[in-house]
Amino acid sequence: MKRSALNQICREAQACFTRHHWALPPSPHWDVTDFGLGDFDRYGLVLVNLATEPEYCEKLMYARRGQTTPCHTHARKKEDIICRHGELGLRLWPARPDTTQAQPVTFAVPLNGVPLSVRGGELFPLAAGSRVTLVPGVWHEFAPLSDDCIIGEVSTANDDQHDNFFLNPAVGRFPRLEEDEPALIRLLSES
Ligand SMILES: O=C(CO)[C@@H](O)[C@H](O)CO
Repeated sequence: MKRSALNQICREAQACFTRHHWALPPSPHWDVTDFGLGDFDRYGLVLVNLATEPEYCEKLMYARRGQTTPCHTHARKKEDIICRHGELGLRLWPARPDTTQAQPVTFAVPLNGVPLSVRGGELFPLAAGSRVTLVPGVWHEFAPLSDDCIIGEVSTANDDQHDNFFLNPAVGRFPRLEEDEPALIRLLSES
């Protein structure tokens, strides 16, 4: 990713958070990624780590229509994905999507704390205010169904270095940066 693009994305995310009255903490912990695929408009996510404690983590995320967070799972992290503004489309699988165990007709996923039957891989729209609870081992990908989306994440301990398992082996969790203008912010991955 070019530094100029990264600067612009952070301005855009910040403006969207402000429009929707989400105040960021002083010195926000930015984590912007193109998942190493070099096509931020198709595979991109802006994350701000609001709280990173040994026992729990909270993030605020921003994505535009057309931007997918590629299919992945976590071995240890249990997370709630919360739609804070807009509408979020998720696809969920009970096991790795390219295995037969991922193809059962339905499996149960808590929606706002109430178990819901979900078909593996089916588009699952999440309205603003709603949350899904993903236990370790549930594979998931998501993308806004609205022009933009603010997404919350509340989870157990977060370890982005070691606890992200992507289906596509070409995915890298952090972007490669090309310096073409001064940095507006420093990413967590740069510290
Ligand atoms: O877990 C999620 C989204 O499901 C994020 O917190 C990760 O950082 C994505 O890699």
